[in-house]
Amino acid sequence: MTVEVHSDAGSLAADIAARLTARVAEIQAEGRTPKVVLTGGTIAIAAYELIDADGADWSDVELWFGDERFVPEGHEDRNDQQARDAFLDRVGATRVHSVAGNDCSLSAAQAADQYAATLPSEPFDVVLLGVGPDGHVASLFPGFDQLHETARACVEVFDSPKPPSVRVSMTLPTLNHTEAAWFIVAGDGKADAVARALADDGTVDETPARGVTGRRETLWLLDEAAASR
Ligand SMILES: O=C1O[C@H](COP(=O)(O)O)[C@@H](O)[C@H](O)[C@H]1O
Repeated sequence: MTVEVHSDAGSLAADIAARLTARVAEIQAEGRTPKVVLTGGTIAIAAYELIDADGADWSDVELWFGDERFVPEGHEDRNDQQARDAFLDRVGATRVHSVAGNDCSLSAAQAADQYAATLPSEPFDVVLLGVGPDGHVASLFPGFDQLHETARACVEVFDSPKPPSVRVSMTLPTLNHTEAAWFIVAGDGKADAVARALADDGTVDETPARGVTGRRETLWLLDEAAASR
């Protein structure tokens, strides 16, 4: 595991944007199609806005979202819509796998299973993960049963402590099916969660971020405020 600390959120966002673009370009130079899981969240959107459209061929990247808010397609609360607005439309991404909206006549459970059917059998190349102040990743919240789901690749989540209340999330086995896991965290409101996630002891139930590691690389990209504890 590697931890890198940047002076502030702006330089962290710039580093995430450059690092993701470079990794995608590197994989494409090897003749492969990169498989990337995007996250929602404040620092992610700030990073997406800085992504260089010419730094990689974004039309040939398979993209998923670690979680989605179960609201209508195109809604401003959706992680995919925020990513589209921040960079996907601008860079010409076409291979974007999204969770159905709640306007598509599927239940949240059906949307989760339909989304699971889009997942690759090979590992992802990069899974990006924001971390909430409570230590949640994707939509896997402290104490929730979904943290222990092993039979399903994606699950529905009700009563999310953070609105919107209904969500669809990849499960921990799915998030762990990756070569690289990059946690991206900014702000002192996240400092306790980061400290708990990186402590020698603790549980996934208390701090869900403890439950994800990459096969080859687990990288924590922080600003000084998030790293302060
Ligand atoms: O609701 C969510 O929250 C987390 C973190 O968001 P932030 O605004 O506190 O940075 C995010 O990682 C997740 O994808 C999202 O659905």
